[in-house]
Amino acid sequence: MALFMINRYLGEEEDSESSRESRSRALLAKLQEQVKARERQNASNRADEDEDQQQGDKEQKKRKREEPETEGVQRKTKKGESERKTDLTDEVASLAKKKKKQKTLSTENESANTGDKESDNEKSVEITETSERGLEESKKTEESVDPQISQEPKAENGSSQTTFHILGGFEEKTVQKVKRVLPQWLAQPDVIQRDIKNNLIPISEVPGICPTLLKKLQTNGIQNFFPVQAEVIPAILESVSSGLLLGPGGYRPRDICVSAPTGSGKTLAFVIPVVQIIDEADRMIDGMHQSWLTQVTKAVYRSPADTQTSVFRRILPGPITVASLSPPQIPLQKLLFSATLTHNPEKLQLLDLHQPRLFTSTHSRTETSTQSLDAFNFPQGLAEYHVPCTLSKKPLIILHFLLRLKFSPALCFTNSREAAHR
Ligand SMILES: Nc1ncnc2c1ncn2[C@@H]1O[C@H](COP(=O)(O)OP(=O)(O)OP(=O)(O)O)[C@@H](O)[C@H]1O
Repeated sequence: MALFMINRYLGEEEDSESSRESRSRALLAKLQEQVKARERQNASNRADEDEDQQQGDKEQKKRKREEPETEGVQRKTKKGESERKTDLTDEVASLAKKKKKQKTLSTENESANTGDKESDNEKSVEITETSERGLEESKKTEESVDPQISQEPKAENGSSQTTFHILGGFEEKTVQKVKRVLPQWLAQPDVIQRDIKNNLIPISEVPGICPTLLKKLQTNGIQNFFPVQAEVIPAILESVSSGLLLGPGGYRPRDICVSAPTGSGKTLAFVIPVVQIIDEADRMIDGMHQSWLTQVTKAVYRSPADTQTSVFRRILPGPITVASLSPPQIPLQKLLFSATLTHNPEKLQLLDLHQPRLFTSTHSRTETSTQSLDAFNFPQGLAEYHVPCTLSKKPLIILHFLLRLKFSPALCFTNSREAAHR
């Protein structure tokens, strides 16, 4: 009955650590008392046996009979010990868990908490040790303590299974497909005819080209412009019609982008305007030197004899060039020509284009922007051959194309310098 008075687990809800310590000590004391009581009882039993008139063999037989019983009791006690050990370990673990929970809830400062934790650990060790010592004691103690101990871990386990709650808010929502919107200059380009042969334009019909350049083109066998040339050349020349320094209306000229397949004539589309602009600039500089510029420099920079006395003495500058005549803030017009122009706004952003104007033969206005984004147009008249072969046989097959099929001129694309050497 005394063991029931210990109230070993009745005080669990109390927060005081000292009470737990005192409880464990009380338990130990009670257990020790019980051990002593049992020893006393055993001693008195032995005395009674001595007094018994039956001596000799009977006594020995009796003792022998008792021995297996005590062994059995000891075995039972050992069994009980192991069970109780696990139960008590669980109890200690549950106590530690509870302490942790309490600590997280507490609003005390951190330094105080760390101190508490350390002391808690020490006490939990004490409790374990005391309990293990107590395990050596009577079965009664086990029976009285066990029910309370064993219930707690079960409750803990039960609660741990139900601690995961679905909070909700994870229902699948239909994500609206984002409609791709291109900038206006990409979405509404100037469309160039893809068919080159049926859309040749006589060079004389294309405005802006100076007569001397037209003559040069004709003498080089160019009678007609390809569609891309007929569209782009006038656009570039128009942007410099007001002079080299300013675009139409005095504003900075728009940048020009051209997207057309390989072999469509892009090279001449920018070479002809550039040559014409340079030619005009050269002629302008030559004219300046031949007529009035030399007279002005003579008047400004007098002879050394005059300059000694002159207040307006000036130092003769270096040679006059286009760069020295042009102010540094000359507007830059970008001309971008590509067979595979990207429509990726992020990549185009890097080019820092100024109000660009796009000429393209890779898609038309009737196509949606997404249809044409990754479209690749083969150049007109391109014949395709497909020969599956091993890497080692590639050079031989190319040789076969060049010698037997007489492909000339031929352009070979390779993915590395080593492959090009082979
Ligand atoms: N107006 C023209 N009349 C006759 N031939 C032309 C004309 N324009 C270009 N060509 C010829 O067409 C071929 C292809 O032209 P070009 O190399 O300019 O195409 P491209 O679009 O620049 O090709 P790539 O994208 O591979 O650079 C060249 O051999 C060129 O001499």
